[in-house]
Amino acid sequence: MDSINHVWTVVENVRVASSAAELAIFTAILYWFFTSSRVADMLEVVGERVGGWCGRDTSSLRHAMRTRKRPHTDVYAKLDAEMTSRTSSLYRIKNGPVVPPPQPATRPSAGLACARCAPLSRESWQDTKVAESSAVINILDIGRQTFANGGVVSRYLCDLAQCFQLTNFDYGDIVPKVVKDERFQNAIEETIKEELNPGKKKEETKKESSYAAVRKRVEAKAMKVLLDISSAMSTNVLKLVAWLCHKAVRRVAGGGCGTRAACVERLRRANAAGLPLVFVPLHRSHFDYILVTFTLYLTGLRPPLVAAGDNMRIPFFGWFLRGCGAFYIRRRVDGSEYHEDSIYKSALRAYILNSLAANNNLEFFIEGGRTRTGKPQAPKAGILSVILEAYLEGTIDDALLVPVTLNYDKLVDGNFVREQLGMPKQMETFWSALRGIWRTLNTNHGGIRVDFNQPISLKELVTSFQKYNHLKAATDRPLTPTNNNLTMDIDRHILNSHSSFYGANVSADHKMMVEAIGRHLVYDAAVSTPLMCTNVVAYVLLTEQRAGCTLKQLLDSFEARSRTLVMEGRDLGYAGDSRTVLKHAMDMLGRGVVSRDENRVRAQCSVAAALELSYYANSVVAHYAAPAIVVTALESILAEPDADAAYVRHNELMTRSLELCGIMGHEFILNAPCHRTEEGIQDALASLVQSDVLCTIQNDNVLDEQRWSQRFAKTLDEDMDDEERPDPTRNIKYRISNKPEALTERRRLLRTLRPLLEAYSATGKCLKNASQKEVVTAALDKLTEDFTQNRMIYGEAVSTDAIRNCLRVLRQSGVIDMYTENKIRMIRPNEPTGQNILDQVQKFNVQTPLLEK
Ligand SMILES: O=P(O)(O)OC[C@H](O)CO
Repeated sequence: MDSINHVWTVVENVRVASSAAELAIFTAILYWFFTSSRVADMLEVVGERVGGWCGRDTSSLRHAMRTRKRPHTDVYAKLDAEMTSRTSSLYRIKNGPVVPPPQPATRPSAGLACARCAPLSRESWQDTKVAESSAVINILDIGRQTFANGGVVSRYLCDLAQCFQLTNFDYGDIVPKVVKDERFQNAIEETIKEELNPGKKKEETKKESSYAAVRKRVEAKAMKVLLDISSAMSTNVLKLVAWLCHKAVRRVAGGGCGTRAACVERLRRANAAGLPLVFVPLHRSHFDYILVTFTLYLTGLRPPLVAAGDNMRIPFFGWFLRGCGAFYIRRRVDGSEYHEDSIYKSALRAYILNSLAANNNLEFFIEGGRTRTGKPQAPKAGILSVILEAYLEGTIDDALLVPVTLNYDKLVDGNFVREQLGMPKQMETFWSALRGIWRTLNTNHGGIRVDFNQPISLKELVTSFQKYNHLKAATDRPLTPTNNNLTMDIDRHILNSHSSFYGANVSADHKMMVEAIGRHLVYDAAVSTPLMCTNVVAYVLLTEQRAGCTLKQLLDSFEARSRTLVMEGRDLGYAGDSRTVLKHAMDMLGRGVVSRDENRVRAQCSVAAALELSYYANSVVAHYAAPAIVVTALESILAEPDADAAYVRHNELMTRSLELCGIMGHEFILNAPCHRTEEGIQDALASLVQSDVLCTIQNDNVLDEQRWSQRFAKTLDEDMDDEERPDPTRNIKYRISNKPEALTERRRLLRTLRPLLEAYSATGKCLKNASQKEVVTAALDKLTEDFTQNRMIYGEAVSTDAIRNCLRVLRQSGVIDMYTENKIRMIRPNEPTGQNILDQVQKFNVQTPLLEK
């Protein structure tokens, strides 16, 4: 223990020294960022006022100098206009009334917990006396409103005053507790034994193999690992960050940073219950780290410790994030050298558990990294598994899981086009971060939304999942009333998922539980994500108006789509005059992505533009995935040689749609794990009937038969096997509408899914005995060539993500094998046996007259 304390003291000294150095750099950068333009603006305003009081002309000296010295080129005119508008906005900010963000007339209830798995949580944390407010508050205005009637100083320095007043939370040091943790100590002991084991001699053990020397070295390594992980959260840093964020976010987000007031109220009440809150955001941007913390802190809630990837541990910014609560986890755990590092695993586990036990809130990004496509991604199991284990072992009584959603009018991190085109990710460095921040601070990114779903009790989720024993529910039976209970069809997704935290002794049930909870959280967050104007405009441009249209047509489509999305229960991150919102959206997307000439608007015809646009559109694509699957299935049925063009049978459409759901299994989370895929598809069918794409045939014979079947089913012995029961839906048919509106709707939904089918189809044609990288490159090349030769019109199909997802599906269905050779992921196609999934992809990617328009 002495040696640990000695190492601890040395490391602590080094840490203090490096923190001091980083603080000095940090102060210098602060000065650089915030003095020049801000102070200049302030002087400008003061100058204008003094000038006004003295009866001088109100035009500023700076402006006069500029006018005299420079010719009136467009660029300077634009700069001057910007300066004027910024100055006047400064006036408005100081003098004008606080204008709340526009509120749409109705909003859906904010991110409620699942009625099936968490009915008690759904009832909880609400204020039953007051109707839930649908207001969105701009967190940047909280200080202004608080100090609106304060003294002169607090009114003019309201940000500073507010940050100064923020609550001081106590964040005790977790490290000493982790050092004493039994599992951590055991991992150290085991590593020492391994190092002393003569059968496993390494270079180091040859040099010094006495027990004391090995112990000292292993303990030093363990302390380094632990300190690398640990956060240095401090309320002083948090207050500084809160102040900085006011300045930075106001500059970056012209549309403000909104959050739903009702969600914050719910969180406050849940927080009062004394259980740890575990925030689970979907990850879009590096900015997410700060925004969630900032929103919580400004609204009076305890900011959480945040699991950050160790790629973010870069000079200065790493320290900055640590001060805001980041603790660092290693990336690429599976298959890497980290996989076997028992000291790291035990240190991280003990760190998380002790943090929860110390009543800290926690935050982790359940998808791991940021989404590259704009769609929600499959959950990662690691940290969730640790939390579940903490509950199952009794370390914590319960935890409240809070799905968090973030959305931006314009993504702060630029775009992911390079990576989608197969280029490697550019790693984060000090300079790249500095460049990124500089670029971000000088760009208007429009509005930002940060929203918190209803807290869900982990205990309730676990109890529900155990009670219904639905983990092993059959997934291949048709949906009937008797098995339409709390059943899950996640089996096929599970067990392929691994985490370094799953030891050999972790049961399949535990893995499935983690996977189910993870998928539920991602699904919940995804469906409650507010859609921004750029999401909707991008979707319209890639589907309904893919061929281009006039501004008026785009406006009509945008308004209609917005209305429909609201009716379908989605929250919109915009409101007000549609014309203004559309213009704003097009400005945010930029002319590099949307071309506007002579009143005609269309998506730019390039792969890069289509990929960037599809990133924004994909939030809406995920919303329409189920009806798009049904319509694509319908088209594939209609394309068959002897197809009936006027009618389609319910069962045939269901079966074909479910086939396609299987193929798209890695693209979308179509339903919560407590619902069967069939239910989602039936709902999608119902929505197509409602929008008159399909009409249920009102045939009395069929209806009679349906009623009879239902009566018959009710009277059957309960023990009767589901398969023996007559399927009440077997005679249901739909008439396929040929009205122009119905055809337009079908075309839109077909275009929603078609780029993915093109990518899958090309991938299937490029399979060969080669490394995964070579296969991906070959597929990208083929897609690019098809696009440039006009054989395929979807630039967004040229996507590494889609190709990789296709390879995953092919591996699961046995079309290819994947193995690792010399640390390289290899692919080996298997001999085709009968009809396989690739034939199915071709069947769905069929040419249809609808798409030729
Ligand atoms: O999206 P990635 O993979 O660059 O990861 C970003 C995360 O913020 C790392 O914690």
